[in-house]
Amino acid sequence: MASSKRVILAEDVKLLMSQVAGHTHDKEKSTPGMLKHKDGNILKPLLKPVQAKTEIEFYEGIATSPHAALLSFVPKYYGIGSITLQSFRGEVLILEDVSANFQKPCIMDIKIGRQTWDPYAPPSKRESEEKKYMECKRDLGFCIPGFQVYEPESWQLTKFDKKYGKSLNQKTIRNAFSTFLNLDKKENAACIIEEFISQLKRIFNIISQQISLHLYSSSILLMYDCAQLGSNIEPAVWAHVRMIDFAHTFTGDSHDKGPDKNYLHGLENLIQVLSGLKS
Ligand SMILES: O=P(O)(O)O[C@@H]1[C@@H](OP(=O)(O)O)[C@H](OP(=O)(O)O)[C@H](O)[C@H](OP(=O)(O)O)[C@H]1OP(=O)(O)O
Ligand SMILES: Nc1ncnc2c1ncn2[C@@H]1O[C@H](COP(=O)(O)OP(=O)(O)O)[C@@H](O)[C@H]1O
Repeated sequence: MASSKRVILAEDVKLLMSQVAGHTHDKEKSTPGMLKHKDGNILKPLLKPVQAKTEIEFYEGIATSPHAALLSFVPKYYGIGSITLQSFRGEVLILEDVSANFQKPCIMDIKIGRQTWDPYAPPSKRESEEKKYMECKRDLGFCIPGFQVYEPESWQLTKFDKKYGKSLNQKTIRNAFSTFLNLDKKENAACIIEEFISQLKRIFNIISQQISLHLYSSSILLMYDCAQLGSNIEPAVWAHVRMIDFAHTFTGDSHDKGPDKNYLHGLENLIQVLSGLKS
């Protein structure tokens, strides 16, 4: 399974301050949220055995898989670590921090797909997932569990959590993107939209050519460096799209064959919503 296992020292890590969604530090369960190692990498705690196995297999297999073309959109993978952190003792995925080069990282987590439970999920999980982000998932095929944005003049940081994401619908989603992109604050903010759309289309094309890759509850991170808004450096350098969270991903023959319609539908709508912001 894992190609390497490194012992991670508790004193070398801290909580990832730029985490915008997903499992956070939970005192009652004694589980940490996403961590940042002093070497710059991200550590993702592996909290559930089946999901851990799925995500490890995805990262370990992608380079030699038929969807290796996605590699440039996926965080680099550096193996598995083991850590004892207060009362948590377990394993972590060691990943590239995909916003590491940004001075003022604006990051939005967008969960793709109308169906966010995997086909083997128990009915209780399916029911709880169906109730969350209902309007966005039903009408758009994606939802926004969280984002953070810097204000370009003051560089004040604001975080929007899943409560805000769950309040959004097809009409108000535009406000969320407008806030995230600082559209009413910086005239040239719209140039990032083109960059995001172009990268999303590349992901769309790769996934539409796949028949054995199916992603459930996986996210797209839209990211840009607020410190570069207004600069004349090309947006490709400071606006990136990345794919994360492969805990419910199917890559082999164990699942239906055919393109991942659930994921592609969400991506298509995301591209459409972003395109609508340009007008
Ligand atoms: O672990 P929890 O209780 O925070 O639940 C997670 C959800 O948080 P919420 O219920 O909205 O507070 C979380 O929901 P969000 O999308 O973050 O709102 C996910 O559904 C997560 O499922 P998975 O890891 O994608 O399978 C959920 O994880 P599990 O259902 O796998 O536990
Ligand atoms: N490789 C990464 N680089 C930077 N930030 C990341 C990376 N992976 C995850 N994150 C941050 O952590 C959050 C949760 O990640 P995710 O893998 O979805 O965890 P979970 O399985 O708990 O939902 C993301 O919304 C993002 O803010």
